[in-house]
Amino acid sequence: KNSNPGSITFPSPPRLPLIGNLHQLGRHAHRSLCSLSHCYGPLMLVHFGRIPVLVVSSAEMARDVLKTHDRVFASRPRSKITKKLLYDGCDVALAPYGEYWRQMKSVCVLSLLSNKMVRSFRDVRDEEISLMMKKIRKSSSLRMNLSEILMSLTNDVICRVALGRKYGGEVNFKELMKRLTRLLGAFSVGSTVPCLAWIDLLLAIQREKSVGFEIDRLSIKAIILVKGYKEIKFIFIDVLVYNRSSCFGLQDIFVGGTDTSYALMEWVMTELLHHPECLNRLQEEVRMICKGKPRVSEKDIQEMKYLKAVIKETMRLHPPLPLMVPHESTQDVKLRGYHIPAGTEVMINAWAIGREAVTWGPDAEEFRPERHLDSSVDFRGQDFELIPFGAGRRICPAISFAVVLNEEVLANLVHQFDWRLPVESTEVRTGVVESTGIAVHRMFPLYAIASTT
Ligand code: HEM
Repeated sequence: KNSNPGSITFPSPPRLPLIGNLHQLGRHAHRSLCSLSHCYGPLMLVHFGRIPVLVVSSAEMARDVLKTHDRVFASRPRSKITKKLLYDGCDVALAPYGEYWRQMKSVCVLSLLSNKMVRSFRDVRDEEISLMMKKIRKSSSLRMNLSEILMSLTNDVICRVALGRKYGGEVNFKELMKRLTRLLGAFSVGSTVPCLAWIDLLLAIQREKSVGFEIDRLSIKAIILVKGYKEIKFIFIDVLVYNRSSCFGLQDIFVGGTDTSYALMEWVMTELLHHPECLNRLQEEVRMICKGKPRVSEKDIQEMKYLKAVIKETMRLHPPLPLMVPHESTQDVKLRGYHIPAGTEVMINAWAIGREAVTWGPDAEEFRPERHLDSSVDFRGQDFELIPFGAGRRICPAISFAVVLNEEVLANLVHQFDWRLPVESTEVRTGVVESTGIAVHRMFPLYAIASTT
């Protein structure tokens, strides 16, 4: 344990000069950090370049950070990328803890995300879901890109409630989101090493293989990062000027809202298509409750226990933001006997926590919605074993917004259609590759076949 109050001496994997542990992050940082935590424990210190980052990988430690010391860890680290891309934290999600963040979050909740506002958007959801169902009906019995359909729906709903109208051709939000979240997921590496010359250094190391390990992913990400951000910022400016609105919170709504909600829908359908027995059970429930009705109503959904269990189980295995949004300590604090100085960056691995065998049992890796039917564990920030939306002061303010939309989409999809994977699909056998970026969805689109019942 640490006797020097000025530094942190947590269990920590050995690091390299300059890049620290960056080379160990691989394509999917949440997975690599989870594996490292099996050797170094649920509270370990890694170095992203020169920046020490405390990684939390168990429900117990997450409780310490997000509940016991919630106020201390309620700030966000600043990085060059977020400074340039996201207006130096003048949004909600990346604003440092303080009065500005408090005010902005409450504006965001009152004007868009409260239960009352979520209810008031019912017509928008209904209209957009009806349009989606029409689109699916037109392609029924054919192989369709379900990812694309779900992405468009989420985009359209969010654009309509946040900007007042849909965006068609003039701004390609899909492409924008993909690139922006990829950039944000680049771990702020540009700012973790003293100057950007490190990219050249990494490329040289990669070319020459001079240090006995391979660096592929990070250097590529870093290059995308440097090239991409200007263009994306201009598109944001276009949208903002067009709407004559302030920049506050809009980035959160698009970055935080669209990609996460869409990722969740895509993972739900992926898991159900891989587990036809769960899909059948869900369909039986939905069709029994909505017998004879053309559409599923919000009231019907309240009775759908299995549907809620399916969504919970999907968020346990595939939290759309597996490493949440980084936190930062605002003052010195003692955690489990270790001294943590003010200004320490903290990452909470919600993905690893959702798969902890001590909590979830030996079948923690399996998709089994039934496990939630008799359990009171919920994702609203009280149960630290399931924190896809975070917990404490920085918890996602859009839980109702996201969950209501997801529940309605899912209920309608299985109410009106039978679903299967195309015969040529091999993904059940080979597994699904995850995308890279802050929000993790499928790397390749989900193709499925719908047939009318
Ligand atoms: C399934 C969908 C979603 C998931 C899984 C999700 C997850 C999260 C997570 C993990 C955080 C960080 C919590 C922390 O740092 O402790 C967060 C923050 C945030 N989310 Fe969400 N989110 C979702 C949808 C949305 C939507 C639809 C919006 C807006 C329309 C939104 C707006 C925000 C904002 C503004 C924050 C920052 C809160 C703060 O820093 O105080 N999220 N979300």
